[in-house]
Amino acid sequence: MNNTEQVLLDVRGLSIDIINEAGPQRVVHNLDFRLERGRTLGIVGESGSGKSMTASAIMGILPDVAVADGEVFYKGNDLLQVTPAQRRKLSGPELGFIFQEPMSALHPTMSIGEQMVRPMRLHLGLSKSEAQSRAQELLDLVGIPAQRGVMGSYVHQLSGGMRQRVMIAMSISCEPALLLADEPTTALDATIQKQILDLLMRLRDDLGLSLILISHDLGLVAKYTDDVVVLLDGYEMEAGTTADVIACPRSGYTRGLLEAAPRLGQRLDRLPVINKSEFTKAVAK
Ligand SMILES: Nc1ncnc2c1ncn2[C@@H]1O[C@H](COP(=O)(O)OP(=O)(O)OP(=O)(O)O)[C@@H](O)[C@H]1O
Repeated sequence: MNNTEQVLLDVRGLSIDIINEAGPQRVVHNLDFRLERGRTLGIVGESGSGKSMTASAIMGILPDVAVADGEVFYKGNDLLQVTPAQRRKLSGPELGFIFQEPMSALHPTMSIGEQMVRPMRLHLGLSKSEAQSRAQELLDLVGIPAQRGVMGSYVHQLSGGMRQRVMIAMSISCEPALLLADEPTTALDATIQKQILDLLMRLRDDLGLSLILISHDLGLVAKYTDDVVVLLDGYEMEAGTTADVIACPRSGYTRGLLEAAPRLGQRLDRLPVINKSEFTKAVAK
């Protein structure tokens, strides 16, 4: 496989503006990064650095007030240019998404089984009974055996960890090539967080997924990703293999973060204040 075939997602010059009464306000500035097949890319940054906006642009779910510019090539197609119909065909079978808060992504009045069966019937053409047994297989895969009766449950009846496992099972149900997880474990306690991330890594290896992991937790990104993009106020501070960036950060901002976070696992939004404006000025183009 040559290098071009190896690249699954190629983001070039991605900028995002929020349009408000005062005019457009740029919140993401000219990002360039790539995700290679079978690898995990971390997008790390403090709160408000543009991680979710970047994820939303890739997944085609930007809020109405936001406008994206640039190119986001996925298997040769620019995701910023696809029609809504093309996007619907991609969402599920090609692109899976795990949200920070499963409550907002899961339907409140549909059973978990019904919600899981629907996309598999639509995208994979499975019969109802085939989709039902596949749904239970997927729940088994994420550590929810049939005896728990989750297929017949509703989201409000499940714990936070169980909801996130259900989201993961749903996100992989149509066998996407790329899975984007936006702060998938932020709302969970440390033990469950580790279980969920270990599960994601196992699925990545077993199913041959490529993964984007968005987090404000530098320690988590250091531990679970192959490559990393560091964002600050919508600017790309640096990008490279995670091992290189952690061992030898080129950006003073990343160095500051690492020095300020001697214990990996510390959340970036709780770190001491670093003088950020000097770094964003340096990269502003
Ligand atoms: N719906 C919206 N309307 C207007 N501005 C928004 C909206 N969503 C995000 N923003 C702004 O865009 C910028 C980037 O936000 P974004 O949510 O992408 O950051 P983030 O790094 O994901 O932070 P967090 O971890 O807190 O979600 C911020 O300045 C934020 O205030």
